[in-house]
Amino acid sequence: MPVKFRKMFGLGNDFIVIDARQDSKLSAAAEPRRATALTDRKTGIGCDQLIILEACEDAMCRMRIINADGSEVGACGNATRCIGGLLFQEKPDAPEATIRTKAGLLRCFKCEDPDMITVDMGEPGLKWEQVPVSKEVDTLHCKEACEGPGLTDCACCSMGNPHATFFVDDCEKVPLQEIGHDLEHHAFFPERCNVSVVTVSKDKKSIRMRVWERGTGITLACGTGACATAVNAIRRGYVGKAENYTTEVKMDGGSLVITYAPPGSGGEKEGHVLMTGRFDTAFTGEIPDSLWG
Ligand SMILES: N[C@@H](CCC[C@H](N)C(=O)O)C(=O)O
Repeated sequence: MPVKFRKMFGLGNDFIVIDARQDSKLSAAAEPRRATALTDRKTGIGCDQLIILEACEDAMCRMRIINADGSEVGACGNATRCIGGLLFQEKPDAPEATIRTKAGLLRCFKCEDPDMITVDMGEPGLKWEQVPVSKEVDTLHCKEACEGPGLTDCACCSMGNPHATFFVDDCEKVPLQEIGHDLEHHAFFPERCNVSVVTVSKDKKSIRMRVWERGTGITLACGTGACATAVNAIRRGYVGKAENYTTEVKMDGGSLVITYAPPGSGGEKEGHVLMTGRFDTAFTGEIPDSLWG
C-alpha cells in the first residue's frame, strides 16, 4: 500500500505530514535517510520540516518534527497550528486540540476565522541552561558571546527549541543567507540554534523578522521564532503593557500575532506565549516507492 501524505503550510513554512496514528509502521519516515529523501526539494517531495503524527495516550496526537537535514527537534509553531487545524476538522466540537511534542503538551484553540488557530505555546525557557547556551550568561544580553557582521548582543530563549534574536536597525540589510549557517553552528549554541534578525517598528506595534532555521536554512516563516522574537522584545521593554504585551511579527510568508504577558504582569495566561495565525492544507498525495525505500 502506498504511503499517503499531506502537504501543509503555515505562512509558507511547508510540511510533509505523515499520519502514523493508525499504523505505527509509518513512523519509519523519521529514519534520517528516508526523512532527508522526502524533504529534498530537488529529488524528493520537498519541505522545510517532516511532521509525523502518532497515537498518544494523554493528547489527541503526538507530533514529531524532523528538520530538512534529518535532525529531530522539540518544537515547531507553524506545524502546531496546521495539526491543530487538522484535529479540529476531525473533532469540530472539541473545546481544544491537544498535541504532545518532545518539548511538552500544547493546546490549540479555534478562532472566529476558521483558517486561524491560536496555540498556547507554554512558557519560554529563559535560563541559559534551558536555551541552551554554552556558558552562564544573562540570556537577555548575550554580548560578545555570539557575533556576526553587524550583529551583536543577541537575546536568547527556548520555545522548546533554541532561539537567538538579533535586534537591528534594518533587518533587510543583514546578509542572512551568507552568515546563517555559521551563527547556527556557533560554539555558543551546543545544540545549534534558530537565528532571527529583527527590527521593531517605531510605533512598537509590530516587528519585522527574518529567520534562519536550524537544520533547514532560510524559511518564509518560523512560528517558534516569532514567539521567541516577541518574548525577547517584551523582556527588553521594546513592547510593553501599552501594547497589551502583544505584537504582530511580520515574516516573508505572513504575520503572526504573539502575546506574552510576563510573569507578575497580571495579564491573562501570565507567563505563557500565545501565538495566533493562519494554516493551510495544499494537497494530498502518495509517496513514491523510490523515496520510501
Ligand atoms: N518551522 C518551525 C521550527 C522548526 C524547528 C526548528 N528548525 C528547530 O530546529 O528548532 C516553527 O514554525 O517553529
